[in-house]
Amino acid sequence: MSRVEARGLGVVLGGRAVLAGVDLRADAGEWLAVIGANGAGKSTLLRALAGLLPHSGEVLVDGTPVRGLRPRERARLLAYAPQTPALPGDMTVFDYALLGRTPYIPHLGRESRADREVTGSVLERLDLTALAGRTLGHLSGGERQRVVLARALTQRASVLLLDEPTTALDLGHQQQVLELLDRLRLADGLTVVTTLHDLSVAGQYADRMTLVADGGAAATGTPEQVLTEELIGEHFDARVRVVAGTGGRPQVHLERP
Ligand SMILES: Nc1ncnc2c1ncn2[C@@H]1O[C@H](COP(=O)(O)OP(=O)(O)OP(=O)(O)O)[C@@H](O)[C@H]1O
Repeated sequence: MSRVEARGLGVVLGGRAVLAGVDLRADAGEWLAVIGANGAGKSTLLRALAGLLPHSGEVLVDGTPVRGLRPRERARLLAYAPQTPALPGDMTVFDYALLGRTPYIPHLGRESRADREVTGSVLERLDLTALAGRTLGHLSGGERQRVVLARALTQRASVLLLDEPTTALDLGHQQQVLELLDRLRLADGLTVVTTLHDLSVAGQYADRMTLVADGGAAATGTPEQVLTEELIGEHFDARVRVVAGTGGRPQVHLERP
């Protein structure tokens, strides 16, 4: 169980401050959805949290700055799945997912039977067992996306940072992946931070949401507090109607102007 926090996070890309002074927190076992318009800086925020981008400010896990940790130690705490990773086309699904075990394999050592078992069970949970021997170059977009998620899950980190984990998935697989994440969160206490474009889906699964706009966290709170017609209208430049859905969670519908 781990809490992840950003304090005063700033990122400069191409000479421009994409993020400045961002504060953000996901408590242990919580699901935080990062939302915002195209180009707002959601992916940048996740990559900075994962330690993949130079940044100012601090990222802390359970109060400890991750800056001082070695990459292997950091990888055991934080697993990151990018939106559109470059994948080695000739590597098999199993071997790619097994890469998530790297932080546990001794230097110059080989993976253990336990590492292969973890990998096998993650593939099974993501409906990928039948594809284990296939090479990545021969997969559909949705299959590739589930393989990237599999690699993040085999890492067995306590914090999952997932950039748009469901964009390429059909409805059934979207639900399967989101439900699996929710079960892992509840059963194993994983902390989930994910960007999600579908605001209604984000509102159904997230405990809390952070709306990124103008380089900062423009709003943070429960889905009911963040998914309002006013905030969405202002920050997405969209006209929407928000209604209470299952369990009172907000459903966002586009309205024709
Ligand atoms: N390497 C880079 N150099 C310069 N600018 C960059 C670089 N990478 C991203 N940007 C810019 O930073 C801003 C934030 O990009 P980011 O990918 O984080 O947005 P996002 O909120 O994830 O967008 P989307 O919803 O479209 O995926 C954008 O304006 C983008 O053009």
